[in-house]
Amino acid sequence: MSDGPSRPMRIGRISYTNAWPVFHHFDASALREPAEIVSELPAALNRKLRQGEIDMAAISSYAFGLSSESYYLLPNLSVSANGRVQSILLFLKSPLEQVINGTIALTTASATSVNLLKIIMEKFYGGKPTYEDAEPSLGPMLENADAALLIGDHAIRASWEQHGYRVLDLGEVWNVWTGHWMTFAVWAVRREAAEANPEAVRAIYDGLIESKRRASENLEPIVEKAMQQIGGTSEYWYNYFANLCHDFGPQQKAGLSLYFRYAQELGLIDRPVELLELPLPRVAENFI
Ligand SMILES: C=C(O[C@@H]1C=C(C(=O)O)C=C[C@H]1O)C(=O)O
Repeated sequence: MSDGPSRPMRIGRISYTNAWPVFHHFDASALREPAEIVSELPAALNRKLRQGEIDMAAISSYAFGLSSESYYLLPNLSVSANGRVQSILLFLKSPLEQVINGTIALTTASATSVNLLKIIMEKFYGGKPTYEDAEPSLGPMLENADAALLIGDHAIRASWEQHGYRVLDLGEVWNVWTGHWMTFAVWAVRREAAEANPEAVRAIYDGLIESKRRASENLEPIVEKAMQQIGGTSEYWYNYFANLCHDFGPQQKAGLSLYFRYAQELGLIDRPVELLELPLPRVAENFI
């Protein structure tokens, strides 16, 4: 038996609803080894995992690409979509022809979608906009910009406003241009944490997979919680979660690899990214 980690494992949880199915039924207090949940917007989790303040987390896929040599991916977990995602939205105040060489306000909560937007604007549309970081709030963002990028629940709430702007769903644009899935978030563990505490990491991983399985069997408690905390109708949320995929199989990997290739071509990432997964010893039941 191991002596356990010297401090509780710290697990980063994306506070947006898109990640709820993987966390809703995950109970850190039920684990044998102590663990703590840190709930934040993606950009904060990206930074905390990079700095070792937390050990494993759901992070922006782009942040995995930046530090892939320090992390393992947790197998078969992601936030992906094959087309429309409904929460990665570009709100256009000006016509698209003007936006592609105009000014775009970017939410500071994101990393994947900010770089996806650059791929779309520069590689697909042949533009070269100016980008400005901004707090995720539609009205102020559009005061001095031609368009504004929002993600997660900020995008969902803004999509419900009577704003009158044309809206591009970046999951859909990516899919139309490439035919591929897009993976916005992945689950990663710092390699040193995986090597120091393999049993604790495995137990947490199993708990996350079990949460995903239970959520896929019955979305109702998650939909109820989303209606209470964010608003909207049950139809909206069932449809939202139906468009999201939390697996990370060959199709999602192919889409993400293409994203990293384009990001490298544009100088947004400086080397090829290997999607290296946490090695999981086969469990005994497989051999019975
Ligand atoms: C689908 C989404 O995926 C996400 C997008 C992220 C990003 O752009 O960096 C990070 C994590 C996820 O929250 C979303 O936010 O709506």
